[in-house]
Amino acid sequence: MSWNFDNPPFSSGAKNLKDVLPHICLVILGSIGLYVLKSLVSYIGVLRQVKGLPTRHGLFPAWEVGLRPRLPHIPWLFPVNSFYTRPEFDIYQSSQSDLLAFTVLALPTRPVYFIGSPQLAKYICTKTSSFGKASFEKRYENIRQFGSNIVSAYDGEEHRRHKNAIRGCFGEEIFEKVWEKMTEQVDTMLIEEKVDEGGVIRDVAKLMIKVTFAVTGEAGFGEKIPWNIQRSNGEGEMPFVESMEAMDESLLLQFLMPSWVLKVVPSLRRYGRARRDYLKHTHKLYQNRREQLISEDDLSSKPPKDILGALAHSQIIAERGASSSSDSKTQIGGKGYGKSVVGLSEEEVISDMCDAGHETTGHTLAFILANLALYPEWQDELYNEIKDVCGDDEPNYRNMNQLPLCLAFALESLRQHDVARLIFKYATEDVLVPYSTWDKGGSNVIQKQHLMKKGSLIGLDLPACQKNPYHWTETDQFNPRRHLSGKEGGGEDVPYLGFSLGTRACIGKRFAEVEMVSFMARIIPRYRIKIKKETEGEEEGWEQSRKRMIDTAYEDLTLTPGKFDLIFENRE
Ligand code: HEM
Repeated sequence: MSWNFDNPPFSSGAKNLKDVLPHICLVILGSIGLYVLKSLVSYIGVLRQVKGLPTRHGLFPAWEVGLRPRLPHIPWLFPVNSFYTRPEFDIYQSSQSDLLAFTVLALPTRPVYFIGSPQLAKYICTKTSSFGKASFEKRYENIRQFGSNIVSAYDGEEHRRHKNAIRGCFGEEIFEKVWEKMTEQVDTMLIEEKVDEGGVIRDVAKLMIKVTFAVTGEAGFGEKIPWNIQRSNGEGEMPFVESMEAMDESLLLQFLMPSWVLKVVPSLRRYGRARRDYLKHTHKLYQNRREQLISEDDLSSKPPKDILGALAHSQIIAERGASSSSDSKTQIGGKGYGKSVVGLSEEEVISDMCDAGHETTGHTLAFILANLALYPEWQDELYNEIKDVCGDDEPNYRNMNQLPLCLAFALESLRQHDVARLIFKYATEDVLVPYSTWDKGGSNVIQKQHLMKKGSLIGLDLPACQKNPYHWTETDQFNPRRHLSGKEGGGEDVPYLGFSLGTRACIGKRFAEVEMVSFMARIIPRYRIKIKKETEGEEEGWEQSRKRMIDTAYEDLTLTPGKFDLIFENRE
């Protein structure tokens, strides 16, 4: 090859580039134009799909729990006030419909619906042929950073594997242990906070998180959690319990931020270390538990009473069953492309252990205590129930099912102050859904139907469903009896959404119920719980106290109670 100096390749390239540049620009602009046109066409399609429903429009999706109360309300950009109000049913009441629609320009391919009807929410949770969990949503993707886990698993095989393994661990033995651990933890709290003989307990919500953290830690990992956790000096490996506590403190960050951010930002480094060391410790704990169980060889004996041990136990049994029956088509854990999968991989077990659920229970306990102080007449009823069942004996797990009013009190507290807030489903096929409208005065309720197209995103607005006045009678009244079974007992036949419903309902529901009833059965016979006024000697009416304890709750990852204290007055 030789150079042609009259027309060197370099200059001919430049000339060619000059020639083709307009074409390249045209292609790029054309593609952008086509994309915009396509988005516009699908956005118009979305507008047509929601025709007839009260609809709000915005540029960005901004309804995520924890994010929405922090965003300013900017109409057409982040119309926050149109999907988040306190009281939560107000947006439905003023729109005169329990089904609302949102269109989002940045999400032009699908409409988004918000549902404030418990009946419709139940329909969506339980009609698995038409609806699924929206595991593709950002919040679930974030949780998946830790590995495949039950909360974010896609419906079908992935979810089934997790659920089968975990459900097997939540037996009566674990619940009995939960009851006992809660009793112990309440006693520890009373002694450590120096209120054993009565006194003031300070910052109730924070204390309740400490209590449930310890119960979940012990029931989950079989590890003793001290009341006061020492902080290490920031060098070397963080001890397990400290890493667990720091993970807990930073749950929202852990779910929202990629791990590198926690390594780079100086003020967040402690949480980055916590994540690294927590995962290291849990892997080690799991491996130790496995080795110990394998060395015992006899797995026919009862499984360990902590969840991690029970998961290791069921995993070994599943693996042994698979290897004795099977062939190269079986794989342990993981995704199992083209293979049948048995049990969970180690990473999946660890990831499941990150979804402990103690924050939801801790916050509900704080609301339970506030309600005990606000409604002393109910406190007396609960006292009588516990005394009728247990006399002077200490309540124990065998009494769990004999204390329906205690459980009902907990459920009513959760109904009034729903901690889980908003969960997402999507339509897997075109489906007609029933909904209700009413006139301005709130009467003349009419049943209607709306066609939800395949792919529609559906937000189940749990607090709105739990307070919907067209389903619950006197919804603002604190009335635990509405959760008792049967109309004679005062029970109401309304779907209860606090733990969601259907195949993706809370697997820890019974766990949480046992924690709450055990807590109440330990506290109520010994103390009268009373309001602690903000400033002693000052007049504070009941409504003011209620506002200070209840209306100061704010939305984070879950509904978080504000700061308030209470008096524990010894009954003797
Ligand atoms: C008062 C306490 C609790 C409340 C209000 C609550 C509420 C909920 C709700 C509403 C869901 C559905 C979430 C969704 O669809 O995205 C859920 C799921 C779940 N909860 Fe709870 N929860 C509580 C306590 C617990 C506890 C104590 C545990 C574990 C020990 C737990 C473990 C789970 C798990 C693993 C799931 C996912 C289930 C699945 O997808 O199959 N929860 N919870």
